[in-house]
Formats: sequence, structure tokens, C-alpha cells
Amino acid sequence: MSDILYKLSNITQSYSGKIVLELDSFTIPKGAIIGLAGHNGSGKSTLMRILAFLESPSSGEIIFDDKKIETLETSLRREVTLLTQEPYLLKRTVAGNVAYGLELRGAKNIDNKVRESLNLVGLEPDSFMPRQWFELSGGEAQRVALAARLALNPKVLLLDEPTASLDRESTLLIHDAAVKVREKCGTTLVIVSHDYLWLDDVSDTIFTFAQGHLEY
Ligand SMILES: Nc1ncnc2c1ncn2[C@@H]1O[C@H](COP(=O)(O)OP(=O)(O)OP(=O)(O)O)[C@@H](O)[C@H]1O
Repeated sequence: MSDILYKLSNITQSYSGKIVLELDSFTIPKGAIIGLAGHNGSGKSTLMRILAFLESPSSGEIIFDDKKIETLETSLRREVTLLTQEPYLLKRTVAGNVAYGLELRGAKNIDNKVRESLNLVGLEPDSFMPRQWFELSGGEAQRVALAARLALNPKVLLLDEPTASLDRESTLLIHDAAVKVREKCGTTLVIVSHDYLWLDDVSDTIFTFAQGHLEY
């Protein structure tokens, strides 16, 4: 078993014949916190969708956990979870949202896990668990969506602009939540952010993109 989780080689992604991402070689070690920075349209979200297996690149090879992605079982793909800039909540209470993935997986002690995850993102469980999805601010909804993913102890957590609509105090909580989930579950994180100082603080390594290429 190698300590490399993702190994991307000669990746290109094109939309309507236009290349928007071109990576000769890109690796992510297991348990790393990787930051992705760069201007709007530089290819960060495209790379995130590829890492989440939501999109296949136009060309190139992806090895995940020593396996070619064409041969990956669904169960392994499910261990990779992407939180996008517009988090999607189920039309349920906060508790229902955070519990949903746990229920699907037949987890035990769901109530405790929901509480623990809400605490991680700084939402007081007793006050937030009964709230409906429409009774939340944008920043609270984003944190509920993150808590729902943290609860699943994912192997990989891909966070696209996780602090975009959060105040300073909440961004610090997301920093701590990222570090804690790595510590507790060995989760590998890839985080896109335009807040360079925050990203630099939370990441082991930052890769900066410019027009679909890595800048060195
Ligand atoms: N589904 C799509 N169809 C066509 N073009 C796309 C598609 N998705 C992204 N693009 C284009 O690919 C390029 C890279 O976009 P991407 O969203 O990856 O950039 P980004 O670095 O995440 O930007 P931002 O910081 O604004 O989120 C852009 O020029 C964008 O217009």
C-alpha cells in the first residue's frame, strides 16, 4: 500500500473543444490537507469534480488508492464526498439532514454522531437539531451540509469554497473541523478557497492554478 491517495497523470479536461484543465502530474498523499487557489475560471472546481468522480477527464489517467478509477467499486467511490458552493439540504430538520447518510448506512448511535458533527461546525445541537431547512441563514445551511458530511467520517472530503458565506468566527471553526476530522478519521481533504490566508493556515500544501495549469 502506497501513501499516495490520488495520482493523476496527463489529465486534460475540455468543454466544447476548449481545454480548461491541463495537469501533467498531480498527486495527493493520504491524510493530507491540500489547498487549491487561483483566479476565477482557473480550473479549480473542474478538478474538484474530477476528484469526486462526478466527471471523467477528456484524457489522462487517475489512480485512486492504488486502483485505476475504471475499476473502482461503488463503495470506494462513495467514500469521496464533495461539498459545493451551493450546499443542498434535504427538506427536513437539521437533525434529519445530518442523520440522513448515517441512517442509509445503518449506523448506530446516530443521535450522538449528529450532535458531535454539529458541535464540530459550531452549531449548538439543542437549538439547531429541531430547526427546519428553511429556518437557516446561508452560512448556517453551509455548516449543516458540512456537518452531514463530517458525520460519515469520509475517506476524502472535497470542500469547494467552504467559508464563502461565513463570518470570521465560523471560518475558524471550519479550520478546526477540517483538522479534527483528519486527526480523528485520517480523512484527506482538498479545499478550494479565495481566502488565501485562511487556506494557507489550514493546508499542508497549496497548489495555485492559472488558466487551467498549475503554477510553480
Ligand atoms: N460545464 C461546463 N461547460 C462549459 N464550460 C465550463 C463548464 N464548467 C466550467 N467551465 C469553464 O471551465 C473553466 C474553469 O472553470 P472552473 O469552474 O473549474 O474554475 P474555478 O477555478 O473553479 O473558478 P471559480 O473560482 O470562479 O469557482 C472556466 O472557463 C469555465 O467557464
